[in-house]
Amino acid sequence: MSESQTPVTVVTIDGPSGSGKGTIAALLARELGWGLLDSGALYRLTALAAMNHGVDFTDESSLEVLAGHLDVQFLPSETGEGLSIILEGERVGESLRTEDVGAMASKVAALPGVRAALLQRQRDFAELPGLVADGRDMGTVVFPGAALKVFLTASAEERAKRRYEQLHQKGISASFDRLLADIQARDERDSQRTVAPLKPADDAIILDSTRMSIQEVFNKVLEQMRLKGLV
Ligand SMILES: Nc1ncnc2c1ncn2[C@@H]1O[C@H](COP(=O)(O)OP(=O)(O)OP(=O)(O)O)[C@@H](O)[C@H]1O
Ligand SMILES: Nc1ccn([C@H]2C[C@H](O)[C@@H](COP(=O)(O)O)O2)c(=O)n1
Repeated sequence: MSESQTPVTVVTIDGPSGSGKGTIAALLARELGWGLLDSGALYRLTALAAMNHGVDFTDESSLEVLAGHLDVQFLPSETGEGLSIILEGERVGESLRTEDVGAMASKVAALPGVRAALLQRQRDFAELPGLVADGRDMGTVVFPGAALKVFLTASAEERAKRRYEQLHQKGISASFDRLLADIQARDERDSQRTVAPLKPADDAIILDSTRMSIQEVFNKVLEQMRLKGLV
């Protein structure tokens, strides 16, 4: 399946779990007034739908059908912050963002049939005036012709620390060691799978944010956009 030929400028931000992709993608989309694709949400929703329908995570053909017919809507939230996600008529809350759902998403995402079923749906997000897309294979598979590709990374320890603080701020207690082990397991599964593994595109710029603030990363990406004449 080929990438859409629409003249839409796409910026991709790929990287491992907790590297800050979602944060930077959302800030950038808001700054530019562009659309936003959180591709991980589609894999997470597929995993949730599989649980709701009692589909086994090894049953690739049923998961492929489920992913291909995912009944999901992304609507502006009532507060104006972020999006409300409606899966099969029910609003999906913070449960979508848990490490457990992330781990399940990582398992279904390793199945080629599921990835193929979600490919066009992701490409359909490319609409004028532009799109910021974050995930694992945005620059390598989904939008190989993207105008700017960023691979955002950070050490596993720093990413576990960020996740720990994120949960702490929400009043959720967690074990740092468990979070670190979960992140390492997810890195391993996402980068070792045979189809669309987590890796930088050949033409991606690599940003290690271990010692960078959110603002510094954001400025760096905008600077790259300026250098390419995209803003
Ligand atoms: N450069 C940074 N410095 C400090 N904290 C950061 C930085 N970037 C992101 N964070 C924080 O780290 C946490 C994880 O960020 P975020 O959810 O954007 O990561 P992600 O790569 O999208 O993760 P996932 O793939 O699991 O969804 C958030 O609390 C975010 O505020
Ligand atoms: N383009 C993508 C996006 C996500 N996945 C898989 C792998 C992740 O572990 C899982 C959850 O993603 P997150 O919400 O944490 O970004 O979904 C993928 O394979 N490809």
